[in-house]
Amino acid sequence: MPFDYDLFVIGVGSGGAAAAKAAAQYGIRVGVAEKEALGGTCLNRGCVPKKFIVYAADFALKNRMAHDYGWSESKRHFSWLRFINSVRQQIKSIHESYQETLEKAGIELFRSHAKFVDEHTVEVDGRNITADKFLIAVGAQPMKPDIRGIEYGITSRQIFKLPHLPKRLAIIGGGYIGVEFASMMNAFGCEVTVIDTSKIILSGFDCDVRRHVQDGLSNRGIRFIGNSTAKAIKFCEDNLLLTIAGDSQKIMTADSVLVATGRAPNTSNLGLENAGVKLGEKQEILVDEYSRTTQENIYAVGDCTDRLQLTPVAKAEATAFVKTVFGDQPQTVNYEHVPSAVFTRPEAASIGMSEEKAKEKFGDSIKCYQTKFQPLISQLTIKDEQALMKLVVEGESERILGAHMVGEHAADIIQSLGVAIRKGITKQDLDDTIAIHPTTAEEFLTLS
Ligand SMILES: Cc1cc2nc3c(=O)[nH]c(=O)nc-3n(C[C@H](O)[C@H](O)[C@H](O)COP(=O)(O)OP(=O)(O)OC[C@H]3O[C@@H](n4cnc5c(N)ncnc54)[C@H](O)[C@@H]3O)c2cc1C
Ligand SMILES: NC(=O)c1ccc[n+]([C@@H]2O[C@H](COP(=O)([O-])OP(=O)(O)OC[C@H]3O[C@@H](n4cnc5c(N)ncnc54)[C@H](O)[C@@H]3O)[C@@H](O)[C@H]2O)c1
Repeated sequence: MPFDYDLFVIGVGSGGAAAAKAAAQYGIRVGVAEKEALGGTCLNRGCVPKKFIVYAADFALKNRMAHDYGWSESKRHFSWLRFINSVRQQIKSIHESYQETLEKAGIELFRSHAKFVDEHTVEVDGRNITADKFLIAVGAQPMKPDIRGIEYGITSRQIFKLPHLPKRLAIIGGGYIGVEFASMMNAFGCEVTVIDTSKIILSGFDCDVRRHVQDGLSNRGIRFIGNSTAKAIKFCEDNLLLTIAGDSQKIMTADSVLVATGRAPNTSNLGLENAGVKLGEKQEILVDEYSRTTQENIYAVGDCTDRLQLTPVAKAEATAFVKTVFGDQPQTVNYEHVPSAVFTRPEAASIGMSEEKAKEKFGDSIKCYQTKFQPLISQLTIKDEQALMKLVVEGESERILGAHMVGEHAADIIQSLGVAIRKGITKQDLDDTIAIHPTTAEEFLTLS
């Protein structure tokens, strides 16, 4: 019996949407299922609304500097509700464009939960749909640690829907989400405390970047409690009381607690056992380098495979999957040079190896070049705001293994530099490049 579709995609987030659109261009029949809003985490409760909040918070920070730049004092009031409603409106209009794109591409959309019945069938809205091939792109969801009273904590899903800003915010977890929200909420005037089981925030990043971001955020008034966690959360007379355990042992009070301790693959209630798709220890879908699961006609991309939980990575995996399976051009994703940024103030961004990773791999043949300086913008105003730039190079050729930055425009600078580093440039290539002056980026060309 012929299948209803050549490809059926479960989840219309970053990975699923990219795959469905690319596959439809091969003239095949594509169906998709999405149980929540189109666009997934990134558009609805991740990168996009987060970046709008970063911009909103930047007004507060720039406003504080404005006086030193000759502007008269002005009292401005920030309305969180008015702002977040505008964000919602903008996202709604993007939903419409998603829907139009799917329609134009001839992709059929089912607005419901999909669950495998067998390896060629899913049940969607009480109906069995068959397909030759499936792509699972169901993403991940916030993990909450097993802490007494954890139900009082909100996650990144709820923070975008807060009716008002908390006066005192405690954040459990100093990874990407924890520190980004710490930075934004602090700019809005919230008292923020970050509690992390590591001594320094942002594990996985270069050690100098981690320290520099933590110092920068501390200078802005954010408190960090390292080597510690919350053991219990209790609601008492309109306050939340957190019992802190670890290096620091105390009880602290907050109005809201954001839990940002990682995201777990969204793989329960998918009927994967009916389809022969196996999971790993973290409930991630096991895939090979072509994103094929343990069932040969079923593939998986994005956060549900827990390789690198970033939007451009989910999209790259989706594109590689389509080229491999429908374009007859087998393609894998290179995870070595994936740039990433933490949109704190100061902003951090990295590509390639940290000093620690490079030492592990190349030992004493690596060398680091680093500078800390006061950027021009803060010379008239915040005197202690320093930018950091660091290159990790290897061997006599001084091939660049990694580039790291903390400071204004770090994400954009590292993004551009990343192209060259992926192509294998050396430190000398940077030295030989004529700079644009005056910029922050030019400092990467004169490191010694
Ligand atoms: C607060 C926050 C900020 C972030 N900021 C950034 C950033 O700045 N840059 C960056 O690169 N990444 C960022 N990320 C990570 C990024 O959002 C994810 O890596 C990306 O969205 C993963 O895409 P995906 O397609 O794997 O999953 P998702 O985008 O999560 O999409 C999965 C979709 O599948 C749907 N689904 C799940 N199960 C089913 C089912 N059974 N049937 C039908 N539909 C189903 C879900 O409803 C969802 O829409 C952020 C994440 C968060 C939480
Ligand atoms: N700018 C971006 O690209 C961006 C932004 C947000 C999220 N993301 C993606 O989403 C993923 C999830 O983000 P996240 O911040 O939730 O996870 P994360 O893995 O980045 O950080 C989790 C942090 O929580 C800490 N932690 C874990 N258990 C704890 C506990 N019980 N008590 C105290 N601390 C604890 C860890 O030490 C770690 O520092 C990221 O890894 C990233 O891939 C990316």
